[in-house]
Amino acid sequence: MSKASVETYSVIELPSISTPLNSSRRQIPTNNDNQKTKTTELYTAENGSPAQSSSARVRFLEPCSAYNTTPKPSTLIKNVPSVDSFEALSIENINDFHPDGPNSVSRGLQTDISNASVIDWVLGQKSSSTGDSLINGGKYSVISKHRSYYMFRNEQAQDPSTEKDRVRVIVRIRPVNNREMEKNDRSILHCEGETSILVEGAQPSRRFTFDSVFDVSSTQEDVFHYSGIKRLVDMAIEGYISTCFAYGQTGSGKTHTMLGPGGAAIFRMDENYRIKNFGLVPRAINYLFQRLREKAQETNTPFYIRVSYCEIYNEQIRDLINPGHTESLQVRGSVEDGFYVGNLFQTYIETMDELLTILEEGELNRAMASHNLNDTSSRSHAMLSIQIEQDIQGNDDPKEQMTRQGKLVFVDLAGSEKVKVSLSKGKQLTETNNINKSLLTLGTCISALSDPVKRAGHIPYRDSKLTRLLADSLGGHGITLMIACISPASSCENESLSTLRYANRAKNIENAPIIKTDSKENVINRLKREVRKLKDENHELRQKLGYQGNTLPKIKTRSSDSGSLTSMRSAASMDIYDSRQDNQ
Ligand SMILES: Nc1ncnc2c1ncn2[C@@H]1O[C@H](COP(=O)(O)OP(=O)(O)OP(=O)(O)O)[C@@H](O)[C@H]1O
Repeated sequence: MSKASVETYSVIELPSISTPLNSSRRQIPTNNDNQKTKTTELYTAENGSPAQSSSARVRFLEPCSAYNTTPKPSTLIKNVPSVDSFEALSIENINDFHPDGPNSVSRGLQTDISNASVIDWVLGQKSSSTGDSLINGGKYSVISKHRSYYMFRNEQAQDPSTEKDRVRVIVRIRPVNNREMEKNDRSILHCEGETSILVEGAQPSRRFTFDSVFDVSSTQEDVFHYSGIKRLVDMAIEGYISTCFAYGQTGSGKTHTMLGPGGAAIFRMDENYRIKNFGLVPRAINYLFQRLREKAQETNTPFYIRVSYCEIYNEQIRDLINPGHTESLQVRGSVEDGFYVGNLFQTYIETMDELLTILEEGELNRAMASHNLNDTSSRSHAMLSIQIEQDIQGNDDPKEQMTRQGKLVFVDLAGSEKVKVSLSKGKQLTETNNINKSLLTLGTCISALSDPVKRAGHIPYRDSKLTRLLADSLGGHGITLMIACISPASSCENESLSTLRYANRAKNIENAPIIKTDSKENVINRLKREVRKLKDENHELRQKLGYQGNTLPKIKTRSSDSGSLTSMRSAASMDIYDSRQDNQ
């Protein structure tokens, strides 16, 4: 288990604070928003109102799983001020007091923080893997404040330069489908609790443990609430690169889980159906916009959202927003940006509606086919990137203007398939071979990264476009959630076992997340270049179309339930580029 999965929070009551706490350091956001919420709730639940006596204030955090706790709205952590930090002056005899057994540590602490005395403090668990106490004095961060209550996090355990973040892996089992029922397939998967899965097929039984396991009865809402996706969204807002990718055999439920039943078809369903059946991506987008609104209010600084959507089809990268661009795009690499797709169309959007429209259109442009195992099989790996930018003060020099650039990436992988079962031929066979080849490279990278010896050696990211683009998510500087999808049918035993083995290895991959910032000047120069390029492209397109007018159609929003929506986003995108440039 990585250090990051053991989070330390303290709920501390401070007498009135006369001087504001100094802000000197960028914080890593909570590893566990649910735990944060739970702590606060624990605190209020017993007292009904914030406690008044210091002895009543000491609360130990439950060693709860971050992701298995539904976050409930907390009155205490709403509208928290910007994050501050302070240097704890002294912590003495940390091991003197173990009221809750060997994994808990508590001490009374008398110290002075900007004229405020900390009477008591509470801290979380010792790391169950290393046994280290996560409090050793040093740096603490205020992560939440309400009236006189503060919630502190141990900065040391969260140092971005040293902190590792393990890839989180969840498994979703889809129900047995009609095809499998007709073959009298039986279910060979048994969920044991919320994290363990037993495979009892023709091969010797095997048990696997993951961060969460979702059985056939789990709903789309369950997956959204308990998968850990909210943490990824929160981290992306804080400036990290968060990636969620779905992996599994063809027809195992990846697109169902990511988008909803039938993929793009869900956008043509009525609103009630969509609300119930929307998959993780639209739900996460909804959550993202909710959080952005709150954050923008808290920080009084706007966010800018830039979106791109591409697919890797037969080892060629195609733009899903701008399908007219028929040339294959290239993967480029730079020390600053890592691997990225060169010349990929990116568009600024302002509303959730625009983003959902892009998602729908991109999905409609995606390569699909029907084969023996899935009527609506995705024949490509699709990658939706949502770049979240916010202008901030420089870390060292507050006068310096920086832009924080977080990113939220959703990847719906094409499924591996056995040709003799899917009966793919001709064009589909070529697709299958390419899909299997890139997934094999992904598997090789996962295996290497999960092996402590091989990890230090060569990782073959460069062997496929998919692995190059996922390099930051696997063993790089991002934060990653892998959703392994499997069929419970006995006829899929080999494929399900293979998926579970890869997922099991992926659990051991550790990333070293970092916040990405760039100077505002660089961002403006880059934007200028992009605006110039877009203007040229726009001019060229207008000439080709013989278009004389000055106005282009505006984005059509999702005001009706029916039909696919087409839009001309480049015009709106240009407006936003221009206005942002003007503002800056
Ligand atoms: N959890 C689920 N509950 C109900 N139906 C599901 C579930 N998961 C998948 N299905 C259904 O199974 C079928 C195949 O799912 P889906 O298309 O999502 O598979 P996939 O893994 O994306 O396949 P491919 O790799 O071929 O694109 C779809 O009809 C889908 O709606």
